[in-house]
Amino acid sequence: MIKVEHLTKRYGNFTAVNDLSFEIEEGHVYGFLGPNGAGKSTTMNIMTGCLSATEGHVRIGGHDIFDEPDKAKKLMGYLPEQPPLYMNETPLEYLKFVGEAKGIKGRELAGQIKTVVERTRLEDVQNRLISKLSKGYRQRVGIAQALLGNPGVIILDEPTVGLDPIQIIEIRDLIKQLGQEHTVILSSHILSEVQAICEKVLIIVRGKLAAFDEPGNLEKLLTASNTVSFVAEAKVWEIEEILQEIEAVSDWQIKNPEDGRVRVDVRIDSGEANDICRSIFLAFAEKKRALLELTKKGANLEDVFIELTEGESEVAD
Ligand SMILES: Nc1ncnc2c1ncn2[C@@H]1O[C@H](COP(=O)(O)OP(=O)(O)OP(=O)(O)O)[C@@H](O)[C@H]1O
Repeated sequence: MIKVEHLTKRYGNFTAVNDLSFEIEEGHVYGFLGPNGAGKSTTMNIMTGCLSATEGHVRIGGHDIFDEPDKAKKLMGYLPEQPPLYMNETPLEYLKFVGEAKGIKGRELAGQIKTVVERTRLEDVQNRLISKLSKGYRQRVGIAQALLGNPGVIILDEPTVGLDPIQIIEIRDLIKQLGQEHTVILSSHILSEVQAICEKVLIIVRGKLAAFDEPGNLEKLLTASNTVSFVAEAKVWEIEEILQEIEAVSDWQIKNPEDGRVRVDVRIDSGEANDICRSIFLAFAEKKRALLELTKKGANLEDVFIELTEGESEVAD
């Protein structure tokens, strides 16, 4: 559906997108994840024909975005990070304007506007000025305009930025629904968002593709994929002695020893977390040392992201 090949964008001496290649298949929700300044918006702007590339190709449904922009653009709806909404228009007036700019006319346009207003649940505010709408509703208007022309692919740049928690939930639900009928690509620097909505995640770091997989597989990629964490009522040397006797345990970190309570993270390289928990529990019981907590911690997408983007700019919320 979308093929990005060796895409590079330079601003003077600065390379914002660096030899990026990936393919987007039809019918999934893709997450474009990366720290601030990673090159997400630049890539999306190039993919949607809003910005030129220094090198490389983008093909949408077989059409090159630079050679056949009209054909390629018809297959995509785009919500930029800052949608160009006209504040002194109503959603209906604005959608009519965008629809006409996309070449849709008359009854066809009226029918499409009705459909996108229903899909984005704008009925109650469709005749109010956009300037009077909440940020959440304005975002719906932005999504509604992207849906005009019924494109196969919907591209959303940071669609939940600046929304309150309730609005975020509503927009995420809307995106999930869109994913049932369209291929959706959304960019975000919020890991939990990508984890909640997306079936596939592209992680972009310094303009390069750092990872591209399902969220679950990315988590498995992590070397330190699992940890057993416990708090023991014992001295550090006693804990060391007990752990040394457990065969499956070879790597641990002692944290915050205070008041005779010590937190320990045991890294699991092989074996089952449950077996290790059992061994730790029984070994401490045998020495009559109490465990006040014993938990298993699986790696999550956040760990993958931090590992890949270490040393980069701000990491997600
Ligand atoms: N017109 C421009 N001229 C010079 N540098 C630019 C320009 N546009 C973007 N950049 C730089 O390119 C890099 C990538 O920017 P981009 O906006 O694509 O990142 P992003 O991943 O979308 O970040 P954010 O999450 O903050 O929006 C940044 O370092 C940015 O400062």
